[in-house]
Formats: sequence, C-alpha cells, structure tokens
Amino acid sequence: MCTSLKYVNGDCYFGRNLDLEYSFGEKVVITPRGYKFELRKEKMLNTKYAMIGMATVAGKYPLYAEAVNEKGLYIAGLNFPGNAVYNDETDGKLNITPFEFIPWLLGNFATVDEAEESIKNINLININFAENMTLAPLHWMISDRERCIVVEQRKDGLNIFENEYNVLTNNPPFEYHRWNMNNYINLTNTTPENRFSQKLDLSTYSRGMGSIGLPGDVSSASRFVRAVYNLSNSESTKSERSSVSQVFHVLDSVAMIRGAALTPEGKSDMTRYSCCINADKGIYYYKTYENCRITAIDMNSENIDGDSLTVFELERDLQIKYSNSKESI
Ligand SMILES: C[C@H](CCC(=O)NCCS(=O)(=O)O)[C@H]1CC[C@H]2[C@@H]3[C@H](O)C[C@@H]4C[C@H](O)CC[C@]4(C)[C@H]3C[C@H](O)[C@]12C
Repeated sequence: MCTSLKYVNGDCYFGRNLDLEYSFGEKVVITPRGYKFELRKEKMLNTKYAMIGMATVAGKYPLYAEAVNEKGLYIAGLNFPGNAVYNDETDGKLNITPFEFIPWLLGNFATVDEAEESIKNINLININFAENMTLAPLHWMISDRERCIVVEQRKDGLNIFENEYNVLTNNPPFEYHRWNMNNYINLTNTTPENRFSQKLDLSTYSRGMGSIGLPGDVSSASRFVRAVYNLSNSESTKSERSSVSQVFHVLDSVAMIRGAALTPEGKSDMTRYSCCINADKGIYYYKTYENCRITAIDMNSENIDGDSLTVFELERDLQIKYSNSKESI
C-alpha cells in the first residue's frame, strides 16, 4: 500500500510512503534537462525540465515511482489493482505507456494546468517495459503548489479529479475516498464537549478524545482518512527542518510496520521508504525501513544539464549517533 501527500508550509513539500512486499531496485535518480526518452508509440521525448525521484534504472531508462521536476510539478504512481485499465493504441490520442507517464509530464510541463491539457488527450496503453516486467496497475497524484489532481484510467475512461484533500492512497476509486471523508465530520483536534446527551454527565478524561473514531488500521480507506486528519490539522513553523520533520511524522502515522499486514501469499507489506521532497528547492529527503536517519539529495548540486542520469544508492544501514562516544555506527 502507499500514501502520497502535499504539505504547503512556506515552501511546498510532497511526501510519499512506498509500501510493498519486495524491493523494486529503488534508487534516487536525477534525470537532466535534454535527456532523451524513446517512447513506444510517440516521437522521442527530449526533456525540457530536470527531475528527481525514486526509480529503478533499466538500461538508461529511469522507471520512476514518484518524482518532482525543477519547476515544482510532482507526480506519484500508486497501486490501483482491479480498477486501472490500460487500452490498445487509439488513433488521434497521445498513446503513452504507464511507465512513460511520469517522464512525459515532468519532462514537458511546469504546472498542473499545463499538464492537464495534455492528460486530457492521453490514452494510457497496455505495453509493458520488458517481458519480465508486468504492467503496474496505477493511479496518479499530480500536484504543484496551487493544485492537486488525481488521474485514474478505468473502464469508464480517463478521469481527472480535483483533490482538495491533498492525499492519495490506493483502492477504491477516488470518489469513494472523497465521499467517505463525510463519515468523519465529527472528529476534532480540540477538546470535545458533551453532545451525546444533555441528560448525561459525560466528560473528557484524556487528551485526544476528539479523534476517537479516527481509523487506526492500515487499509487504504483508513490511511486516507488518517493522513487527511493529521495533514489538515498539521502545525509546524515554516523552517525547512520543521516542515520536513512534520511531513515525515504524518507519513509515519500511516506507515506499514513489517508483519502487520500480510499479502495473500503471506509476505509482509511494509513501508520500504518514505520521502519528503521540497519542490521549491529540488531537495529529495528520504528514509528507509531499516535506516530512519534522513538522507538528503539536492538536485541543484548536480549538473542538471548533463547528458546522463545521476544515480544514488540508498543509505540502507541503520545509522545511530552516540551522544557519549566518538563512535557512530
Ligand atoms: C508497487 C508501487 C506502488 C506501491 C503501492 O501503491 N502499493 C500498494 C499495494 S496495495 O495495492 O495496497 O496492495 C508501484 C509504483 C510505481 C511502480 C513502478 C513504476 O510503474 C515503473 C515500473 C513499471 C514496470 O511495468 C514494473 C516495474 C516498475 C518499477 C513499477 C514497480 C511497482 O509496480 C511500482 C514501484
């Protein structure tokens, strides 16, 4: 399972948990401006904008799970099994494969408004990257500072939803999550008053009683509500450190702990990595399941006009800083 979110607090930040029972060979990858992507059905993409995100690299091709470009446009793919539909090639449409979707949008467009014009004409086609890589059934959160949209290509066609919650998880389709939020209208981060019955003497005995009823499980529907609750009530100063820390705290509140949810095959679905991207500065912060120390990669410290990908292996070993010893492990 996965959760993606946007937090605007001075700068604009995007966060994402990638929950999966296996590693997909993920690395932080910077694609420079002017990088050439051969597209399966459309003419060559020559990227106008550089991008940074988490990807596996196949040959010279970065297969991104999520990324942001130098203009602050973000896109994340999240699992949408049973609902994502990819079509055959159609005349008169822009025929893009799901793995081309992120480079296409981030390579060409600076804002959601610009990207949306192109998305309306896109037909996501059923061509996989390689024989041993089946198509990933995805829906997408696409966002900049101003807008956040969700794109779902389903059997009823390609849908674009305005996402005022700034959160996306997995199934069911987005209309469900949006409607389901109404069930939580009564939750509050303030101290609740007795509205149960004036005939009864009920009072609070603990902090946080306004959030009783907030779902605590890791299902997609529940993670959606919990992330929206924590995000929309979020408070942090506008400093970089405070915002980054806050985004990781919200992501932690919906993270999957190894062993807590098993796939039908008995494997642990777990949060492989969490990231927080400062979209204004082009900085990609992440931590992994094993290593909860935050690592940062600044896109603008690299040559984003070069002609090759810049790839960073993940810092996966747990790093501990001792306060009373010179040794750090
Ligand atoms: C599994 C990832 C999504 C995580 C998620 O949403 N999990 C939820 C599980 S569940 O529904 O709730 O059960 C998706 C997001 C992007 C996907 C990757 C990207 O689409 C890029 C390529 C595409 C190739 O076809 C397959 C490998 C791949 C490298 C994909 C592997 C995997 O399917 C990724 C990493």
